[in-house]
This record gives sequence, structure tokens and C-alpha cells, in this order.
Amino acid sequence: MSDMWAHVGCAAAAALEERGTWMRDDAVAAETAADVRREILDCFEQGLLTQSGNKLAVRTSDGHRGGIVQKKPHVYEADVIVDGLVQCPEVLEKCPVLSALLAQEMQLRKMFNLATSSWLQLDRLEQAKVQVNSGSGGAFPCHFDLPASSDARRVLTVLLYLNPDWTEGDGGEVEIFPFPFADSCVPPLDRRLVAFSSCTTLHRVRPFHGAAGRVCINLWFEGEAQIPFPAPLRASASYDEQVVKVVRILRQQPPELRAFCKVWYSDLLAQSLRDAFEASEALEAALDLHSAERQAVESRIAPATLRLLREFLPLEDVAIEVEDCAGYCHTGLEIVNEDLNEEAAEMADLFDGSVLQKCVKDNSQVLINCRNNRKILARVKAFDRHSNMVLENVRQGEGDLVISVLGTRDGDATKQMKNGRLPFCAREMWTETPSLSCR
Ligand SMILES: O=C(O)CCC(=O)C(=O)O
Ligand SMILES: [Fe+2]
Repeated sequence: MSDMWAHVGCAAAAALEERGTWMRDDAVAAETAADVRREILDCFEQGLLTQSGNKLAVRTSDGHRGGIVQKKPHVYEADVIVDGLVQCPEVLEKCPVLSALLAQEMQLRKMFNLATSSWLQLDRLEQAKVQVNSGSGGAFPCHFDLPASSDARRVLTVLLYLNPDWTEGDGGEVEIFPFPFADSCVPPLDRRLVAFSSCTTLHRVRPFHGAAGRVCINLWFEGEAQIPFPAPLRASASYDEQVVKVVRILRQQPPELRAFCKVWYSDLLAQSLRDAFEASEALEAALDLHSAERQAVESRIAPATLRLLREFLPLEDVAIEVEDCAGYCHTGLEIVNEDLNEEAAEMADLFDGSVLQKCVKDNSQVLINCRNNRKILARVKAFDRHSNMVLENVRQGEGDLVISVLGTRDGDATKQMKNGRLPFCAREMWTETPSLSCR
């Protein structure tokens, strides 16, 4: 079967690392999208989707934290895969194109794994849901996509939108809060794919008022992130040092980050609850608990820290540009050119130098992923039979660190860098890669 998911390249890795979120358009073919939308809407019309509900956190009469399930008006859904297993065969039987797309989830996973050179390792599709917001204001409150079971290893949420008629004013945008960066409000355009870190990315869906149903497929992947995800924020001349420190601490402890979001996005959070649910005692109880929890968290934060963050946030994005990157170098020697197909790239005998040769010949830019998951962008000018490389136009996140990780042939790396030219010995990197042996 030919590929159904569009390519996930190194731009995704950089965005996920820096912001914890990434988006691309034209993620599936137009015909596939139209078929899948039709299938899901048919299921909706036949009553196979049920009204979506959320457990609202409230304080119970005995003073404990409890949950009351509240339905979300105008939002319908069916979990078609739960805990890796088919859940609603009656829906999937009616949706052959959707089934084919889901059957290829491994392709999507492998592309993410390859693009991130496995600092993000997606092991399986844990859960999949089809969803229709039928208009009249259907919305989702601010939330994290925490899994229902505490031993699930959910790491990545992928949303695919199938809305060819969406227009400005319809609402239904997914609003993402990639702390410490600015909020982004993403229209649910047809064939748009949005991916983000499940447990650390706060998001909500704005009320949808369009005439045609808003269709969305949700995929949740399990796996391992070898670094906090999103990664410890790169230091940058444009970021305040203290702010970077605070963000790093929060990113290293997802429960703390989630608690902090209650303070940082407090008003938005309350408003999103009002947007998504009808007025009720349960809703008021949830708003009361939110307010109490926000105060409790805020009392644990030094006022000076909050003042600092208020002064410097949101940070401006200074992620490394990777759009024009022609190649990708994994931890170790493997370099995967984007224009090679995945399998060929994985199989390529890199020690014969053919990929490196091509990079030199084309003067193509490669993204080199170091063992510590920092990345440098460079052009390969030359290499020897040990694959020592001479790089030009090196751009990097954290200079000294990268250089010391790679190990330079010439001790005076800083001076070399000033000339924009950095010879280094990549060998140290390769010996770490068990599947490759140096000759
Ligand atoms: O409909 C969307 O855009 C996202 C829905 C969502 O966030 C969820 O189901 O967890
Ligand atoms: Fe969500």
C-alpha cells in the first residue's frame, strides 16, 4: 500500500524540542481526507458517536478532590482504539479509509522517531478517537491530554483536521499554550496535522459555530522521551538567563509545569470551562476548586519569580531554522537525506561515504544531532575515510557544549568557529551507536 501520511521532516523535531508542538498542512491526500470525513459524518448521522463528556474536578462534601462527569454540548466522539486495541468495531467497519489510515499509524510513528533521531521514541498507538463538533458552540476546556491510566506512557498527541469548508468566524480553533512561548490559535483547516507533547501542552478548542460539522481525528501515542519533552530550553542571547532557568526547572517536572499553568493561564482556564459546559452546580463547583487550587499554587511561587516571568514572557521563538535542511544526521554516523526514502536511508551503508559524498557534492545543509540531543546545522566540505568531517557555516544552539561533545581535531575550536568553520572528529559519536561499527 502506498504511503498515506505525508513526510515528517527535521523541522518537526526542532519544533517539538523547542516548543513541544508542531504543525503541518497537507498531511494526507485530498481524496483520503474527503473519504474519511464522509465516513465519520455518516457514523455521526447514524448515531454511532456519543456525546463527549469530561470529569470536572470538584471539592466533594467530605473535603476531598473528586470528579463529576459533565457532557459537552454539541461534541460527539467514538474511541476507535483504546489501549492499543480496536474498541468500536461497528464504527471502523463502516470506515474503510479511516481504517486504512489507522493501519498505517506505524509509518507516522517511524517518521517521528526518525526525525527526532529517537530522542522521541513512539512505541505504539495507544488511543484513537474520531470526533464531530456539530456547531452551536461545541468546545473543549483547557486541558492536558493525560492518559486515563497512570501506567500509560502517553507522550505525543496528533490531531488531524478534516474540514474543507472551514472559514474565518466559524470558531473551533485549537488554542495551544506552549509555555513560555506565545499562545497559538490554530484553525482546524482541512488536512492539517497538529502534534504536541500530551502531558505538558495545555490546549483547548474554541466554541465552534460552523454550519458543516467540524471533524477531527485524535491519535495518542505511547513511548519514551529521552529528554524532558519539550526539551530543556536552549540558552539564547535573546532570552533572559533567569527565565531560562525557571523554564528548565518546570520542563523537568511535568506535574509542576501543569500546576504552574493553573496560575499562568488562570482566567483563560476559567473562561474555557464556561465556554465548554452548560451552567450547572457542578460547573460552579469546578470553578471554585480551580480558584482555590490556583491560590494554593501561587502561594508556593516566589513573587519575584512571577514578576520576572511577567516582564519577559512570552519568549520570542528563536528556534534554529531547519526548513532548508537537506539531510539529517542521527546520533552516530547515519545521515538520512530527506529525498531518500525512509527504508533506503535506514539501510544506507554510510561507511562507504555515499551519503556524505552526496552532501559534499550538493553542498547540502545537514542537521547533525549530537549525542546530547543538541543540534548543529552545517555544510559538509570534506571528510576522510574515518568520516572526520570539515564543516562550514556551522550554526548551533549552544556552542561550547556541542564542540566539547563532538571533540575537535583542533583544540582551538572557538577560534575556528569565529571563522564559521569547524573541523571536528565525528568518530566519538559513532562509537556510541551499537548498530554501526567503524572500520
Ligand atoms: O478537537 C480538537 O481539536 C482537540 C480535541 C482534544 O483536545 C481532545 O480530545 O483531547
Ligand atoms: Fe486534548
